[in-house]
Amino acid sequence: MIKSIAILTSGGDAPGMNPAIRAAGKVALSKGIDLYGIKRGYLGMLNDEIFRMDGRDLSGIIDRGGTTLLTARCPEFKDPKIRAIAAENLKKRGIEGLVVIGGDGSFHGADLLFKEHGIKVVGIPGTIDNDIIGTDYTIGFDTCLNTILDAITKIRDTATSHERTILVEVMGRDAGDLALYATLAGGGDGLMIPEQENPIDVLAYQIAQRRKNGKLHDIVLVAEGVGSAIEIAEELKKKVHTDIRPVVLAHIQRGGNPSGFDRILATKMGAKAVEILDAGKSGVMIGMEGNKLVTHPISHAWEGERRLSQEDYDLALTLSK
Ligand SMILES: Nc1ncnc2c1ncn2[C@@H]1O[C@H](COP(=O)(O)OP(=O)(O)O)[C@@H](O)[C@H]1O
Ligand SMILES: O=P(O)(O)OC[C@H]1O[C@](O)(COP(=O)(O)O)[C@@H](O)[C@@H]1O
Ligand SMILES: [Mg+2]
Repeated sequence: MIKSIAILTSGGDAPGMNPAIRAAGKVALSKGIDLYGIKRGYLGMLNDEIFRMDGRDLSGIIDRGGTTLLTARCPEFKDPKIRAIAAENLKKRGIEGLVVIGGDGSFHGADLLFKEHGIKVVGIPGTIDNDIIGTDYTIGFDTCLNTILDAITKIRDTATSHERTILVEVMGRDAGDLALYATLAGGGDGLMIPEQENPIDVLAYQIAQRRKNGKLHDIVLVAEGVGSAIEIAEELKKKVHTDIRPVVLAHIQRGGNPSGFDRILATKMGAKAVEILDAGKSGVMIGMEGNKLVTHPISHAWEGERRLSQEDYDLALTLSK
């Protein structure tokens, strides 16, 4: 049995981080494990912003977006000397286990803490990007997708009224998941994702064909990994004669109350993380694959091969005509 654990959130915040903190924390307290919170991710670990948590820190947060533990990016954490200082801040309090809720970058940091300093780490995938290998979904992706869909519904009203082409840029770093699934679920009329070639002439042709078929507006999803919708709009203006507007959804996509799906995912993963540590295991990430909780070595998150479904992409293109 593990005596003492800490929880941190790191990298971009994602809706659902709070229910993950809550579930991990409550399970730890129910097992009599000493519970600590670390503020601002690895930055707070380095600056010794570590505090004892109790039930009051965990109540009233299940439906709140963002992260009550605060988050940060801490580039210095790539330096082994900095990691040694941070690890010492855990050790001096007798903290043996660490639950890291974050994305692929945060998992790199966790892997190094485990290998270099023997900290027992478990990674919970929390990022809107859905860019982690070893889980079908990351916490925050579903809520973010729904936020994008709300935006598309509003954008469509004005796009149809003015008979315009609107390029909607969505987040995702190097992953096209948000753009692809927003196209499928939002009835997008065009799609650009980094996993595919995106010749502007093909988009121009598609728009021209749509006009021939009597479609008088277009909503095109552009994943940020492809480039700026503002710049793409300028290029497109040289090729088609429709009235074009770029919309960058930006950080609005990261906010909002977590969806039911994200809360369940976060709750199951949070609880599982503490079960794993309590069973003496570590150096793993949790995933949900085929509706089952799974664990992988933490480096699986970036070492495996990650592919978007070609079938889903083809379907999105077929339906966008
Ligand atoms: N290669 C690495 N080695 C050590 N720590 C890292 C590494 N990559 C990222 N991190 C830590 O994880 C933090 C979050 O990473 P980032 O990529 O910004 O977000 P995310 O975890 O959501 O993918 C970084 O600010 C840094 O502190
Ligand atoms: O909020 P910032 O620092 O501008 O970062 C924006 C980036 O963070 C994200 O929202 C989330 O990425 P991470 O989960 O990797 O931190 C990306 O989609 C986006 O590219
Ligand atoms: Mg990331």
